[in-house]
Amino acid sequence: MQVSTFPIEGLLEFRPRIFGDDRGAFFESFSARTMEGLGLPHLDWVQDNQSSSKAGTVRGLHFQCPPHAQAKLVRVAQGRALDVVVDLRAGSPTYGQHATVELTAALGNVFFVPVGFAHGFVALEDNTLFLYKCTDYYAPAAEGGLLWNDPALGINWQLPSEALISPKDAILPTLAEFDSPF
Ligand SMILES: Cc1cn([C@H]2C[C@H](O)[C@@H](COP(=O)(O)OP(=O)(O)O[C@H]3O[C@@H](C)C(=O)[C@@H](O)[C@H]3O)O2)c(=O)[nH]c1=O
Repeated sequence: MQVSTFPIEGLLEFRPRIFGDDRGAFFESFSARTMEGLGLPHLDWVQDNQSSSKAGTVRGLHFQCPPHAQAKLVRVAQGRALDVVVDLRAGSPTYGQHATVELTAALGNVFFVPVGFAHGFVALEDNTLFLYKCTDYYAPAAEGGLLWNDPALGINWQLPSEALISPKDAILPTLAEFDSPF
């Protein structure tokens, strides 16, 4: 297991050790013991989600407001995605800054996103299967978001084709229009 940190505090990327043999391959995609061994608190992962996306699909940038805020542990089981997070923690020295990680099925890498970030991704291939764990249940009334292509965020989405985005995501507020709930 390789662990990488980021200039934005609290983000972690895990690269598992993959055991290949004649049958195929095996890796641990989640271990509370490993995460807690790195100093993270014990977290209650209560919901697992899965989405499949065509190449160019952008989902995000999403969060749930307190008291339903969610930490997320995200990965890709088929295909590739560029994962994007924006720091929305009030008072954070990196407020408004973003980080990206390419998640691939081949690497099996996992990205830990704490509470206080907006989260999104773009599918870089057709049939990208995106899996993630969350620390709170879906609470539609608590949903919030940020406009994915707000120029103030300066995100290079590395779009493989024209962006495919939901009507809901196309009208999210920009950072300037936004008051952080965190
Ligand atoms: C997120 C979610 C959606 N749904 C339903 C609501 C809706 O009818 C349908 C599709 O929802 P959405 O369009 O919000 O799905 P999507 O755009 O994939 O939303 C997700 O995006 C990524 C980037 C995240 O970080 C997630 O937290 C989540 O917000 O699924 C649930 O039942 N449970 C859930 O937890």
